[in-house]
Amino acid sequence: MNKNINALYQIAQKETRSIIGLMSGTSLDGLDIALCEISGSGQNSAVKITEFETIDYSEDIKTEIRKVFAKKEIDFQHLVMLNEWIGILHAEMINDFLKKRNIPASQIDLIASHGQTVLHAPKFLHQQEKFPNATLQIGDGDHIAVKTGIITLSDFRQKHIAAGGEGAPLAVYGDYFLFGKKGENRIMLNMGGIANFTFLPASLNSEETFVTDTGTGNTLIDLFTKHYYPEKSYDKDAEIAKQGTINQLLLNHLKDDAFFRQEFPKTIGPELFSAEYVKAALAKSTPDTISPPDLLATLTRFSAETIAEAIQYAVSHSNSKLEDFKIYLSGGGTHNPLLVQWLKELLPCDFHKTDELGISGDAKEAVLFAILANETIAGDDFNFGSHKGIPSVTMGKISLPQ
Ligand SMILES: Nc1ncnc2c1ncn2[C@@H]1O[C@H](COP(=O)(O)OP(=O)(O)OP(=O)(O)O)[C@@H](O)[C@H]1O
Ligand SMILES: CC(=O)N[C@H]1[C@@H]2OC[C@@H](O2)[C@@H](O)[C@@H]1O[C@H](C)C(=O)O
Repeated sequence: MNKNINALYQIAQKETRSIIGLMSGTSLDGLDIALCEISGSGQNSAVKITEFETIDYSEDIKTEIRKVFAKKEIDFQHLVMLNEWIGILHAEMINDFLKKRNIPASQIDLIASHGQTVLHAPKFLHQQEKFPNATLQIGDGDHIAVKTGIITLSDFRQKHIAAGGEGAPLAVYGDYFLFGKKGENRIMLNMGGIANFTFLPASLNSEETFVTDTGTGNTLIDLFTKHYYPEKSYDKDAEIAKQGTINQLLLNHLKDDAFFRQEFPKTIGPELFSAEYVKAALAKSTPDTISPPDLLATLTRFSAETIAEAIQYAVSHSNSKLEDFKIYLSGGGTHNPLLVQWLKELLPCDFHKTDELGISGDAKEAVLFAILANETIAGDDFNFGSHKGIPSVTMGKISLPQ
């Protein structure tokens, strides 16, 4: 037997697996690295995060990714080179992460790498009948496996599409396994560049469970903060938005898009929620100019209202009312006090953070990929029924170090 296959066979039978989960999201802020000890699988999974770090992307990395990020037309050679380069950089970041902590690579069973999303084009966005839902994450897993010497699973989203999904959101698998609680209606709301939530009904009926993106989370806030204040990469603690006033007319135009009228589940990215999207809404408004603080207040409100309305809609189709739901927040948007304050005003739910459930909100998405890898290597069959958007498949391609 090939020794790597034998190693995988042994890993699958261990009681506890050490898995490094990696996530670099649409905010392009850096690589989240979560070292997890995972025992069991499926609904019997238990996770302990033993180490976590976000390694910031340098300006050079951000600039190179932005050349292709969410763009329709790009330099193709640049994308091909980037695919290799990001894989190498992520591998080096893991090696540094382990070295800093004196953890030998031999102690790690698996790496689960999301890669860097460069384009997400569900059918709703590309509107080309003969083409399927499409998404692309770069940073090839082979580089990570060879450079770290650790078996690596990567490129999780393609199988999801192959089995009928849009390639996202994958959060539902981790949320259902780790946070589903019988007798408690829970909404796991992640506010990253894009916001999404998993609806976990008290029945824990997998047919009623679903996950959807709601639209922009921090993407537009970040974009226009950088535009008007080049020295800042985001509106820290909503300091700028707090000084502004919501422009109701602009807000109405921002909310007037077919995406918000689409049924759940749906996914989206910065391909739609771009500078052009905001400029088009502004052009329809009078006056068609706005001060930066007013724009940031309006964009923050746009995120808050579209998240709240998606949750109100989901709950209105259940047997329960908003007051019966606990909302668990995660993702960078949790640190935006204005966004959270408005959500609390709009939704009479009971607000918490995933940290209270033992998983830090900043690490949650990296942990998700560790959970998905754990399922692929050691999980039993699981069944989300026939529910659209949650295919019952394992995900991730396996790269062997030798
Ligand atoms: N103190 C803060 N005040 C306001 N916003 C903050 C603060 N801290 C983080 N953020 C926001 O969180 C963002 C990073 O969020 P996160 O790391 O969850 O995004 P991501 O993982 O890249 O996104 P996605 O989940 O869409 O892939 C920052 O770009 C910023 O907008
Ligand atoms: C294509 C892609 O990278 N989508 C991300 C993005 O960031 C948030 C939201 O949009 C979500 O749908 C997804 O990531 C998380 C980890 C998910 O799949 O659940």
